[in-house]
Amino acid sequence: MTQLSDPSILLGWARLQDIDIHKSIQITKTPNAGLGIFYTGTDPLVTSEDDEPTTLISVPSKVILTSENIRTFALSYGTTLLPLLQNGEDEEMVSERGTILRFLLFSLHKFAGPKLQKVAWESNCYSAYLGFMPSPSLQLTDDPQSVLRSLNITQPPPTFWTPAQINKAVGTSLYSPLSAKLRLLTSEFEKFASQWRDVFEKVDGAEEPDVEISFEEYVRADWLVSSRVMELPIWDEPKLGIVPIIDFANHTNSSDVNARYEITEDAVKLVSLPGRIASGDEVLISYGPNKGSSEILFTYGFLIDSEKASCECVKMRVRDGGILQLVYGQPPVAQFEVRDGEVTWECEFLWLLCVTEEDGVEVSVAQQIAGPPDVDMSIHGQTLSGVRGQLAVEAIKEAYGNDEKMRDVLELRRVLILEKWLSGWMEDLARVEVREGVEADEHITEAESAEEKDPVDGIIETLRQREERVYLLVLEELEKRKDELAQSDAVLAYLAAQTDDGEAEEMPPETVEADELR
Ligand SMILES: C[S@@+](CC[C@H](N)C(=O)[O-])C[C@H]1O[C@@H](n2cnc3c(N)ncnc32)[C@H](O)[C@@H]1O
Repeated sequence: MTQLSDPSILLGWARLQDIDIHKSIQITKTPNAGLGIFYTGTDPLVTSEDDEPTTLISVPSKVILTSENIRTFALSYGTTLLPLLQNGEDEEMVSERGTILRFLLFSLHKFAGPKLQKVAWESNCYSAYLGFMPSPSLQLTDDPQSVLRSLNITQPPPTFWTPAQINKAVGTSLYSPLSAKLRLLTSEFEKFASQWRDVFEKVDGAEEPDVEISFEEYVRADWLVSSRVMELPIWDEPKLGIVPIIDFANHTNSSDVNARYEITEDAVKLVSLPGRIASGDEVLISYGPNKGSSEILFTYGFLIDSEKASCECVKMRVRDGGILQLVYGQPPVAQFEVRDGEVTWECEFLWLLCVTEEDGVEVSVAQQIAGPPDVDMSIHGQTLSGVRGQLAVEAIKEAYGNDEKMRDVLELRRVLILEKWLSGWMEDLARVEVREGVEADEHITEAESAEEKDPVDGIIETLRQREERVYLLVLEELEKRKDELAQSDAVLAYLAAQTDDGEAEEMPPETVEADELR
């Protein structure tokens, strides 16, 4: 059993699958990131940019868990796996992601019927690899399969949090995507569990418990896919795939990255960056230089080391319940970034909110009986039918972006709207009841807190502080820009004209509320 839990098994398995592994690569446990890939050799790897990079691991395409390979593989399972890869009603194949997820569910489920367990696990050529998939919640038991799984227990990702823990994230940019994801998983699971039942009720060798699959298994498989799948831009249409062995590469911030992928039609390789890897080093990649704390936490389940990261990014869905929802079909995402001290944001959709009927823009909705409503937009009397998303933004930018008289006025309106939103989000983040809950924990006696303090509280509090800091920096920039714009000739002329007309001297943000555009 001890031997079974030794990750060096993985390298033996890999060689049997024609995966090429540098002789000095090992897969072993890291202090807090589950398993990781290490370079243990003493020979120097390439040090010059001009030299060919050293290939550390090369995985042939035929071994990658793509939907295509899984379907081919499933043919050998006959009546068991194949029907799970089709949508119950219409027998169409499920999506690429769904195929990978269902393969993992089937392979990792512990069947009571020995015959089925043999098919799903013992004769599964991926089982030696799949046995090392991390498990955020399984307990240690004497069962060899569980020993394999529990070897690699990691911090539970947010989809594993309890409703009470999720509620503590209200106000952060994590809360809304996490709640939406759990709703989606719940509805997907309901359908899938009934399909699973239908399939296994008919399968020869299935025992009574085999017709049930648990929500926990489903959520775990979903997390495994999210945290391990790669987009493989090799074919005409990029494919999704889990690349065994390379998928044990952990994340670090961009400045500490020492390896990268090389993707060809025949193989996916992990290659070293020149002069970055010394003996004993963990081989580390970046899961995305533009991903912020919340996004990495959502997908991978851990908090990045923000002290070292040169960039913090917050992506917040904007729910105005009005024009944005109509034109985009769903709330668009406002993106804020602080990179090496420089503050930037991307909120192009604000153009839709900064123009009013008075400026010559009208938006009307032709409600349909079914499907999303049709949106017509009229700019200076010219009607554009069925405009959507970025096209609508571009139309407004084209009409007003070069208008000397209006450009600064509209930018000031956008600044005011954004300022109002950010102040609201800051208030949400500072909700005292959540903070009090976290702070109260700190007053519990040490013995108690060591045992009972919920690590999720700390994660959420850190996330709040990071997002608050980003918003604060953006607000400072907005304040500066507001002062500049308030002095602009165009704005002063606009305000003077308003006063002459007997209208308000200031330009309150309310004048550009989405509701008034409808
Ligand atoms: C692609 S897998 C990497 C292999 C993984 N360590 C394992 O044991 O299977 C991604 C997962 O590794 C863990 N991970 C990767 N980088 C990490 C880091 N810097 N800190 C903490 N956990 C990390 C997270 O659980 C993440 O979801």
